[in-house]
Amino acid sequence: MQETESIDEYILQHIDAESDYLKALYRDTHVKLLRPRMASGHLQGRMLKMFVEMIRPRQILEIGTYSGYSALCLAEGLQAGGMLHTFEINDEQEDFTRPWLENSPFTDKIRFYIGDALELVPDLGITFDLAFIDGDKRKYIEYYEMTLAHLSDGGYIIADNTLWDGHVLEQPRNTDAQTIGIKAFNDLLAGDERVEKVILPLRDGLTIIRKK
Ligand SMILES: C[S@@+](CC[C@H](N)C(=O)[O-])C[C@H]1O[C@@H](n2cnc3c(N)ncnc32)[C@H](O)[C@@H]1O
Repeated sequence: MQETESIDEYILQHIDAESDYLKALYRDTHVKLLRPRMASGHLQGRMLKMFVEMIRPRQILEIGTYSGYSALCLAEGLQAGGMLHTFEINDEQEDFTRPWLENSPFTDKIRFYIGDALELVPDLGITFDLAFIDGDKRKYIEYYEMTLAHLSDGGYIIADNTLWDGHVLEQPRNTDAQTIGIKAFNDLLAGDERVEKVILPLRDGLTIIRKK
């Protein structure tokens, strides 16, 4: 464990720093919100930005805004004219998150929606080039099918938490709907010929999916 912590520290000292704004958001998330571990942090945030710079999407979808940390990193990587559409189902989150998004340097590149992405996204009529799936672990298959239907050919999906702290190796209890959901998603993807996929063992597992 000691060794893992040292490597994590080493990595953070040798990659791009997060901005003071993101540092402050991360701190505020931990002070004011329940379940702050849900927020992306320094490493994952820099990686999301890098993915956006590599893929150069015009339209990005995010399912699960929470405090807005990953949204700001995705928006930071967007080229001029690009737009991030980020969805949060919990309306109690709005008072915290909206000011953080609107006071950021990337506010013009972000549309923040309160509501269920599964209901709202199909009505937008937008074709996305990149999607970040980070909502309710029980619904990953539903998010995936909905997103795939609104994704450009050659577009990418990044799904977070797909190793679920190693629980994917276990036989889940009937009541452990989140582990059951993630395992079902991983099993579906493994045999899905519509896409290419790799799993990165970063943080809690990130699956990178490319629509053929
Ligand atoms: C893990 S947190 C997101 C963390 C954030 N993406 C980050 O990396 O900083 C998951 C969020 O998804 C939201 N959520 C769950 N189901 C959703 C849905 N169907 N549509 C939109 N948001 C949803 C939850 O309320 C929660 O705030």
